[in-house]
Amino acid sequence: MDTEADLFYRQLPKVELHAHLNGSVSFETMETLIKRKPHLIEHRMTAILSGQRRALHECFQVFKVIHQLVDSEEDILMVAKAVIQEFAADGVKYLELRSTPREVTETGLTKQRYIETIRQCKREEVDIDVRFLVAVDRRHGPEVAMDTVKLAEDFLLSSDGIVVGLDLISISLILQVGHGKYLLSALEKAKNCGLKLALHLSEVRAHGNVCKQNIPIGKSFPLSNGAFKHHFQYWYKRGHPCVLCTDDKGVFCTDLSQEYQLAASTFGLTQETLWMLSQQSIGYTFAPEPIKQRLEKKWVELKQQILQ
Ligand SMILES: CNc1ncnc2c1ncn2[C@@H]1O[C@H](COP(=O)(O)O)[C@@H](O)[C@H]1O
Ligand SMILES: [Zn+2]
Repeated sequence: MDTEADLFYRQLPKVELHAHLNGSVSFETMETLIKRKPHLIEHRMTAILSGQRRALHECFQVFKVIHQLVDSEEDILMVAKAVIQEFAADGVKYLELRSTPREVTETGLTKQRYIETIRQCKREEVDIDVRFLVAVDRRHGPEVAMDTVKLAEDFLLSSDGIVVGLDLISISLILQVGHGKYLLSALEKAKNCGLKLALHLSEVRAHGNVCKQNIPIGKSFPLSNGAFKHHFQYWYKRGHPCVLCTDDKGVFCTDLSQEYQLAASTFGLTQETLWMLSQQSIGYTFAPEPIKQRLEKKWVELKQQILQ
């Protein structure tokens, strides 16, 4: 059962700006998926999925397994609904989910249906606003990047504001070795059509443009990892806009409440400061202005009830 202190973190209204759909699949959902497709699972895989803390290199193995388990519209609908429900139960009031659209010939899944399925999965009775970022993986090359931008653009125009932007993954290598040119035309197109852009910086530290343009930094790797603790502290101490996020709550066995709790104990933050940290994140969302105002109002109302 939650102690009183735990309860505060769960009740604290939160904004999640960096969650990968497949990395957010919980252990419980994974068990359901495994029951549905037992033929896919070898002994080695169940060990990988055992729900314990993992090193970064192991996480990428886990993604491969999850991708095998989630390969149809039906699966995507199931995991997206569960992930949204879990974030809502954790006190997240606004969620930006991101995912790399995949096509799977055997199940008839197309990239378009992949995005459409996620777009549809929000249920009215859950108190959470969900937006979606279409992820582009640099490793898939320039043509896929351009096709994905086009797809995202179509959805930007037709999804009632649910698809808000583009997420660039595997970006750190580009910044380090300067191989980004071929992606520029895709990015230019995305920017021109009004898609918001999110980048994965990984361990790239103190990047000049991030500082100059005050681009918000999302802490998206669990704070229990020493390297990322250092990273968050670096930006936070400089007064740079910082947002606590989970990245992959399923794969890293965490949730956003736990990340706030860890931030509090690691950096000695008061409840008032944590409240400010979560409220400030509203300003860094890709949501339209009226939604931000609605969230601000909610934070003010809840503060009276939760923070004495
Ligand atoms: C330190 N964390 C990370 N670093 C780099 N890439 C990550 C990541 N966490 C997630 N992904 C990217 O997101 C995919 C899974 O979600 P989707 O299938 O898109 O929903 C992974 O395959 C990887 O490409
Ligand atoms: Zn990420």
